[in-house]
Amino acid sequence: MVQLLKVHGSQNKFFILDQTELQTKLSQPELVALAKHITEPETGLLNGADGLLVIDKSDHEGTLGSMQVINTDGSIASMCGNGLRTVSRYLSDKFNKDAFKVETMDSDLHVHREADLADNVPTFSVEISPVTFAKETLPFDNLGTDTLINKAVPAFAPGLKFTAISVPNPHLISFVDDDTMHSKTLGQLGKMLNEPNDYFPDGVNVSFAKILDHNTLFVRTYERGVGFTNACGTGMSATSLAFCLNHPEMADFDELISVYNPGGMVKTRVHSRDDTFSIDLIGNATFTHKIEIPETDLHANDLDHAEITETDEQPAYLRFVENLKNQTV
Ligand SMILES: N[C@H](CCC[C@H](N)C(=O)O)C(=O)O
Repeated sequence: MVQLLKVHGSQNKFFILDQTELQTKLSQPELVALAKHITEPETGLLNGADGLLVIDKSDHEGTLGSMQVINTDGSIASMCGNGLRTVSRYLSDKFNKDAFKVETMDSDLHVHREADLADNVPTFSVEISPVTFAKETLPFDNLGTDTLINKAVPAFAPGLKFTAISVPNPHLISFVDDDTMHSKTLGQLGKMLNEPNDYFPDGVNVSFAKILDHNTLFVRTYERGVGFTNACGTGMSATSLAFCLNHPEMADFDELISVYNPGGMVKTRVHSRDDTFSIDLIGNATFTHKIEIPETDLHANDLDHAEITETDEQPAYLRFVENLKNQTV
């Protein structure tokens, strides 16, 4: 039997599979097939999820493992901020270390355990980097510019200004008012830019942000390869950087920024050294279910014999969210 986990970061939900626990690792096609199946709301497990996080060993200096991110549509992403917090907790528990690095597609990222955000809400801080604005890194094209920073793009949405940042997965961000936040614009734009289009050939995660107060945001994201999620860690991190750059009177580098989202709240801290940026993403790493499956079934992408055990962490997380509402009222 192999144990998988169902986890979430700010209710951005994932399954975690640790390849080092298998007699025979799943091949890449088996991983992609499993990711597309297990995350399906109807035919998957536990009403599905937003992706599959695959842990494997890493021989890089200072790392305890590697993370691969597979979206619900089977596409591979270079990073996942909410997911990295849950992978970090898994590795921290497994190897009994509280500060280490995790190998990701682009780079090895520093992670460490933080004090719990609330009772029984385990909390981690993860490094989000590298950060670039160059169009080649997203990539984007046909926008008449090499970097898109706080610029109008009528073709996307009249009257809105956009910022494009890769961290290193691609993000398109706009600061909007309440009406726009709750309109169909985000879904329409997210859908348009993740189907074949003239601007983002590899697609893009699209976030709308509302400034609530000094160093305080609400962010909603339409994710590439997934659609709307409760939160997008790299999206909230990239948006925090855009907040500091585009609205310096409302946001401070090197200070904690509270980022509320439909799934709860995380904190970010944006660093600017010389002309390079990085972001600390701090938030919950909740394990909601343990799942036991025969290894042969995993290779066969057969979930029918999964044995599921729920943990006691989701009620604790929901109490944390409830208290947020009381605080921000
Ligand atoms: N959909 C993203 C990957 C997951 C990122 C998100 N879940 C996060 O927490 O950063 C992409 O294709 O770039």
